[in-house]
Amino acid sequence: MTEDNPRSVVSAKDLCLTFETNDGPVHALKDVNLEVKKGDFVSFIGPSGCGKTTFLRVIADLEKSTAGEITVNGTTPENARLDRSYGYVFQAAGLYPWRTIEKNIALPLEIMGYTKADQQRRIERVLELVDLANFGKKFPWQLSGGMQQRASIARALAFDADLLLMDEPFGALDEIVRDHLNEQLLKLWARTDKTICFVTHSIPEAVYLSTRIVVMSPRPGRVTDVIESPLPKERPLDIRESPEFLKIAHRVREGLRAGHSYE
Ligand SMILES: Nc1ncnc2c1ncn2[C@@H]1O[C@H](COP(=O)(O)OP(=O)(O)OP(=O)(O)O)[C@@H](O)[C@H]1O
Repeated sequence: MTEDNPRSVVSAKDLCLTFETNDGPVHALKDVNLEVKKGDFVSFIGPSGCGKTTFLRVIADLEKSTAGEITVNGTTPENARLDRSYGYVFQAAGLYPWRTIEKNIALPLEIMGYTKADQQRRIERVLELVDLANFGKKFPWQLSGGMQQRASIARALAFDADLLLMDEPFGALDEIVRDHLNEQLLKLWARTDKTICFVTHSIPEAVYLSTRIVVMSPRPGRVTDVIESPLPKERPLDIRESPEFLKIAHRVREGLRAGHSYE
């Protein structure tokens, strides 16, 4: 970070979300307190059902909190959504098979009313950013799973939102492809100075990518540990064998173990 006091991008205070279901209330989030600053790369890790996706969805205004406060870019999640403050990347790439990669990326831009020339300029820039410069005319099914995920990241980047919300974007990919995409994502983050909120089940992925790791635990979904990473911004893959890396991974593992029920 170059700024001395980076601005808050997500600020949650005593945030709660309870779903009322036929089986009674489900406390998906309970008393979550968290500050995400501009330029942070924050990973959310925890067992199934601890509220990781729900928290991202509250930020994105796809769910409403039931108590506490949350601001996104200094305003309500609703205003932030209307201002198109974030791009959302899902676990499945979610590309339309009947549209080329270019046309998939263009879709949100068309909806937002960008001119054809502006759309084209943006498409070229984001395809370049995710290393798919020559693949714009291909259809999704002509690309590997990793390339499709990169295309979905390009789509989320196309309208220049400062905040990227990523929900297990590489969960379905094999480990070597995932390593490669992790490396590329870090480079992209360093180049663009985006703020990233990233959900994962993988300890190495969380430690490798993040400036901060948020460990969560279920029933009720809550934050049990927030770990500031001492690792440098520049991270070759073999940093994962360094003592500093292993120390953080150990702390994450201990945190997960403490909150795990082994059901
Ligand atoms: N729309 C809903 N209605 C009722 N309960 C829900 C709803 N959405 C989520 N939940 C519940 O809220 C809790 C948190 O779910 P959430 O999907 O946020 O967990 P998660 O940590 O992302 O899990 P996973 O790692 O499996 O994706 C779970 O118990 C889930 O069943």
